[in-house]
Amino acid sequence: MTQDQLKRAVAEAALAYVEKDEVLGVGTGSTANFFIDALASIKQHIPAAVASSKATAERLQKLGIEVVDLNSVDNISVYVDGADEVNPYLHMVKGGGGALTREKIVAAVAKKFVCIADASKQVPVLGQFPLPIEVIPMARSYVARELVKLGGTPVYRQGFVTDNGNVILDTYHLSIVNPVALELTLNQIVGVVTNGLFAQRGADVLLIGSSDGVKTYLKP
Ligand SMILES: O=C(CO)[C@H](O)[C@H](O)COP(=O)(O)O
Repeated sequence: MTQDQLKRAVAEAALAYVEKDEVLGVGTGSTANFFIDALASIKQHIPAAVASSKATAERLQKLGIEVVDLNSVDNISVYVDGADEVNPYLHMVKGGGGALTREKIVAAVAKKFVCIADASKQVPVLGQFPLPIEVIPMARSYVARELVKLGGTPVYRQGFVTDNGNVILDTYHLSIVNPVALELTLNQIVGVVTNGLFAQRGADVLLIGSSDGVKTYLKP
């Protein structure tokens, strides 16, 4: 099976986690896009969705699903999104598509986080994928120097501006043996808006698309 076929299979499997007549949170990226396309078959049961990016909002709206502002809802039953890496504890690296801040906000509100990914995203230890860090533009050089002090090698994502008007430092070589602690440490650097570690609030359910079918993992 191709990687896209695995993504499509796992996205379709995630439909089983969508709660009828509840507001749904929807992530960003190619796997999330397969999920949005799959939602067409059950859209009559989705009163509204909260999107984690402008791109996702547009795709949902094209399908005829109402997109609402997060401030207008009290809760989100389920949030479905992809990941760049996921470890056995269901901690993730996210933000390859640059939507990490809104993704983390929607994930924080959601009662359940369902991560959908193809098998290439499963890793024993996070950190091969460079960690995306969203930064206020004027703080870019300062934050980069602080990341170097932590052992990282930050690379400015040239020509990319987030939906929030900020920039991204893709950071290589960080030692992510304790994702929860590193997430907190990075949050304390002044000028950092969000880092791509989703460890304090990891996934509750992980669906992995593999050549043997879709496998389900629960948070240990
Ligand atoms: O965090 C993300 C976007 O900010 C995506 O979930 C992540 O990059 C995975 O993307 P894809 O499904 O295209 O591999």
